[in-house]
Amino acid sequence: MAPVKSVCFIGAGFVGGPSGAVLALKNPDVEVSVVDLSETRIAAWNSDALPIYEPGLLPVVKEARDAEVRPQNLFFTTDVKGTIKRADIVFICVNTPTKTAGIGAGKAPNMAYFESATRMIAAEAESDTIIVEKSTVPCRTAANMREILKAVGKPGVNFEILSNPEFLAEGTAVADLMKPDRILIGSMQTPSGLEAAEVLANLYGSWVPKENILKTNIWSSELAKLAANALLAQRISSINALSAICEATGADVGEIAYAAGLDSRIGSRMLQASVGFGGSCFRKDVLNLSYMAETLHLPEVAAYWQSVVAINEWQKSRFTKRVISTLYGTLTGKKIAVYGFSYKKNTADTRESAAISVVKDLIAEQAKVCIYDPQVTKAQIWEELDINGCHLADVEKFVTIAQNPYDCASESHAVIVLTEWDEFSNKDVVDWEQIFDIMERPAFVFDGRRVIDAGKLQRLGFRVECIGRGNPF
Ligand SMILES: NC(=O)C1=CN([C@@H]2O[C@H](COP(=O)(O)OP(=O)(O)OC[C@H]3O[C@@H](n4cnc5c(N)ncnc54)[C@H](O)[C@@H]3O)[C@@H](O)[C@H]2O)C=CC1
Ligand SMILES: O=C(O)[C@H]1O[C@H](OP(=O)(O)OP(=O)(O)OC[C@H]2O[C@@H](n3ccc(=O)[nH]c3=O)[C@H](O)[C@@H]2O)[C@H](O)[C@@H](O)[C@@H]1O
Repeated sequence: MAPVKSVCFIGAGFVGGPSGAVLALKNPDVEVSVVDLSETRIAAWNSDALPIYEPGLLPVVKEARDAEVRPQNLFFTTDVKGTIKRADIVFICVNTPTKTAGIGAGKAPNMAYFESATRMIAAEAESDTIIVEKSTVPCRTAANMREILKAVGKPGVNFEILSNPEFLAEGTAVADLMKPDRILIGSMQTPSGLEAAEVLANLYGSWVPKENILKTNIWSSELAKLAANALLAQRISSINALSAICEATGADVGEIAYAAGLDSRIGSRMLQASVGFGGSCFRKDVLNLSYMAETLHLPEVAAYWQSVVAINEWQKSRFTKRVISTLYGTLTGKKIAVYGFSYKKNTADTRESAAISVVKDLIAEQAKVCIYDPQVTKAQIWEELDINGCHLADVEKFVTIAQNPYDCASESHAVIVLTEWDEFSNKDVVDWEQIFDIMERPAFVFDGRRVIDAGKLQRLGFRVECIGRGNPF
């Protein structure tokens, strides 16, 4: 096969942007274009105010995009069709959110954006093209793509479909892309399929060691992505289920996770008990897997995976109930300070953040909620709380946004930590002594992330309640 000259990423989101940037950085001879329908998103990618907050990303983008230290080979553009025409390889990185209406609503992925991208490639490609599924998709999506490509593609143009799921986590995207645990490439086990897999492996080979590039059949690769997210989410639901037992018995879930995690068969990662996992993918992908099992007439399997999501929902409401009962059964008129709104630290992404459910429950109790997050914008919080259409004066009767943790906590009855930003752990920036002075009495801290040094706060006079920690006496 001729050397790859031009590569296109469709979808300039959390995956397409950083993946395209790192591929461009590591393959200076390849022209990499990241395309999107959204003009504002592309304009932001072409500026220094990138559309996503991701540590270490701007220097990577600038090096490949700005032609200051080397020739430019990274381009962000809305010219989707023109870019497809030139590309030897097209990565589809569009969103595949959970369906909100119709058959499978609330469970099945909405494949409309993915199919529309496939159709666009079929219609525009003028020479043989490798199409890469990078979005997370149901197993056997490539079979549907093959039919569309055959029916819509130009005569004489051959397509090869590969599955190359993305495993990056937000907040560590650059590090994950630079040093991935593995690159998974699934292909049809035909000579042309295997050859296409080799072409893609060579692109990654410019920075990923060969032994970390895994080639499988295409269905395994598609399913492995859903499996990986389901297994990770399952670990969190497992430790969160144990956190409830800890609170009732006086055991400490941190000690449980540590003791269990030392068993090399279990391992220590993804065992941090929390107020519940969030993010755009865990819930979506577990439900996707569960729905697939349902459609394959495997109801027991579907119910098993569904329970991972059910425990997560329960964990969020369990946490809020603990806040309410500890605050003497009523939040009416009490100011509650919420620290953190993003679904995890080092990202401004709020999709499926546990904070959304918790804050909505607090509002339902007529609390006056004040939110502080170091990165999430006010507009983003309003949007997530679905209070966009309301008159601002009415909204601000029950939700306010603070610019710093002190204004947030001032005159509050409780501080609730919902995101594990480093500045909230008392080793770091927030001065908890000062916070104590400006709060009502008794001053409560509810730690939904286990980042607070509870002993130290108790010595300052706080009443502290942590996920997964009950009364040890
Ligand atoms: N966010 C994450 O950390 C990860 C996401 N994934 C998967 O990657 C996929 C993308 O996720 P995100 O990047 O988070 O989504 P996103 O919503 O941030 O970005 C998707 C982009 O695709 C664009 N788009 C949709 N249809 C298009 C079309 N026909 N032509 C051009 N652009 C189009 C949208 O405008 C949007 O900017 C999903 O399937 C997700 O499950 C996988 C690993 C990590
Ligand atoms: O497909 C995806 O989108 C990605 O989903 C997750 O990445 P991400 O959601 O960005 O972040 P994680 O670090 O996995 O955290 C997810 C949620 O679980 C929570 N979490 C994580 C770990 C833990 O031990 N406990 C816990 O509650 C986090 O706070 C966060 O709310 C996976 O980790 C990635 O491998 C995957 O590519």
